[in-house]
Amino acid sequence: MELMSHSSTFLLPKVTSEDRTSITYTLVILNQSLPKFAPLLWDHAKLRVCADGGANRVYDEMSMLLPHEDSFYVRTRYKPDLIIGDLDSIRKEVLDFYKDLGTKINDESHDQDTTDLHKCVTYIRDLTPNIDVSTVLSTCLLKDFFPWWQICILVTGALGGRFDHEIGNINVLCRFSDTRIVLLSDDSLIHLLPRTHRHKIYIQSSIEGPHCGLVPIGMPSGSTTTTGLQWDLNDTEMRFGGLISTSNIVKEEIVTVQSDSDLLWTISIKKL
Ligand SMILES: Nc1ncnc2c1ncn2[C@@H]1O[C@H](COP(=O)(O)OP(=O)(O)OP(=O)(O)O)[C@@H](O)[C@H]1O
Ligand SMILES: Cc1ncc(C[n+]2csc(CCO)c2C)c(N)n1
Repeated sequence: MELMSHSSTFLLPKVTSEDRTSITYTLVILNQSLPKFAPLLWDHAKLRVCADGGANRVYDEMSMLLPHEDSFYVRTRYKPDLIIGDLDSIRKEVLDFYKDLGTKINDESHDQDTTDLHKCVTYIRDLTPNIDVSTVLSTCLLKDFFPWWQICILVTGALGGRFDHEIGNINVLCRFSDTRIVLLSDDSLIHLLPRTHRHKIYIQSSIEGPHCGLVPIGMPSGSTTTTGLQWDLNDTEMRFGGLISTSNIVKEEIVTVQSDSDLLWTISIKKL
């Protein structure tokens, strides 16, 4: 079984330029307060997408996160590449402002069966050329340490709000389980650990942990085995209504996970 590596290096305030080249992601901004690290994520993203009302948040809140910079300059500098959604939450002045600056607008109001985040992920996946994953991996000697060449989508404002939206956001992880998607809030991050791989999670202890959780999603897990946690699982069964691993604690720099079902991995983000 192939190994999949995970690391939250995108949240590190200072990383070397060499590290940066290995971090390639698209940023999606949802319609909730911007996290304090939004400018950092924005600056290093390859593509910046707002889901409908997420554009209001960039327009209204980015300058508050950059109090030493001129607010009009911040507004024009932090211009989304793309706004996607049913456009029922973005304000007209915000839509017109970004349209005039050249932002591409995708009105998908005809689709009332998928969420704005779902629409964003579909669009981003369709943009990305279909790279032959196995060829790239087999020619990459450092594949264990440079996993971020793969397409990765970081999503801000995904957690800690309306519960139907939160569950809808988690459902997007399951719907697109072959795409690396990380849901973020100021307090925690969540991503999927697909059952098709064994997983090595490099803990960035300066910015994340120690609280963490492993939760089966969609179906029970007959067997999960971990290392690096205070309460490791050893061929353990997990199911909703039975045991799930919440309030666990990271104990080592590397956590490994192997399971017969897709699991959600969640870890706390430290208040700096
Ligand atoms: N309170 C929230 N908690 C978590 N995610 C949210 C929340 N509000 C919005 N989102 C996310 O941001 C996206 C865009 O938000 P927006 O408010 O524009 O959506 P919407 O489809 O108009 O919502 P509504 O269900 O209120 O009509 C949503 O699809 C959802 O993924
Ligand atoms: C069974 C069912 N439940 C809810 C909705 C409503 N809905 C789901 S996603 C979406 C778009 C939000 O921007 C809306 C309105 C539906 N269509 N089907």
